[in-house]
Amino acid sequence: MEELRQATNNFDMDNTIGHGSHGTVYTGLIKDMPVVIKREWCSPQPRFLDEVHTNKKLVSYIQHKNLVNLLGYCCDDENQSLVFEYMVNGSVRDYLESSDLTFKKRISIALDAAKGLLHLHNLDPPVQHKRFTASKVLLDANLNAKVSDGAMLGLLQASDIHLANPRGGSEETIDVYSFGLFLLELITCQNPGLLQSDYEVLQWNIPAETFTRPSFQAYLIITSECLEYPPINRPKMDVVVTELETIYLNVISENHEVSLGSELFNITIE
Ligand SMILES: Nc1ncnc2c1ncn2[C@@H]1O[C@H](COP(=O)(O)OP(=O)(O)OP(=O)(O)O)[C@@H](O)[C@H]1O
Repeated sequence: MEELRQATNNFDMDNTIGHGSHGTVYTGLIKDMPVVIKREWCSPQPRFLDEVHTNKKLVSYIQHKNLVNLLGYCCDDENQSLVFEYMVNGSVRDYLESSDLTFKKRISIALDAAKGLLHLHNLDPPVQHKRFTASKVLLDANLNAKVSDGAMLGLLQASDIHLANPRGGSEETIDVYSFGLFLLELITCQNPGLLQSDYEVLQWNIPAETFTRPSFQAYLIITSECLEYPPINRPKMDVVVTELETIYLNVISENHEVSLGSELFNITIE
């Protein structure tokens, strides 16, 4: 705990980078490495901490390049502090507010996030995220995306501490539905949770020159499949990953054609 106090200047407000429903998020340096410390993520859960402590293998099992990895934990009488890798560009939700991303970059973010969720679903036993949103997808310096809280939830579920299911429905399909909402937010830059009615018209918000109709249509199709009712009709995350990979490859080849076209055009003008 002393190390965390030093890293955050005794949990100084100046070191705060965010607030979640479970507590405050601080940044700090531990052994010269930038980290994020979530304090009071939930009240201390001895079974969870036992699990982390006794089952180091489980911790590495849950790690993945598209999950924000848990680096450490600390618990005192009143608080629980969890240490994570620092994702310098923050959450996709915040990032979308301030930046124009190309369609290709958005697909690559979607693909990274889908792979993070798929890793959780492929664990044995499978782990459901259940609270997946654009604020749970974080971006590193190169805009690679990682799903946050996944490793945490994996450990909680492994230690048999079950979280409430906020949306109802069958567990396997809740993450897929949430992922569909995330895909919608990625192109509209609007938080679907804040829409006033089911019929509110959404407008996408992508630089027009960065996408073509077929790829965009394919994106809308996989989005609507993720949001299907009844839930049993939704695709599994491995299908979503494959679809997004195909769209990504198509976007790369479309970009190539566009640049080839503009080169030919330049030659004609000369
Ligand atoms: N590892 C991290 N690296 C960088 N920023 C982070 C990291 N973890 C969290 N944050 C920032 O802190 C904010 C709060 O995160 P947190 O996960 O506690 O809450 P939330 O996802 O916003 O909401 P809730 O957990 O209440 O549903 C995030 O939106 C993000 O901006």
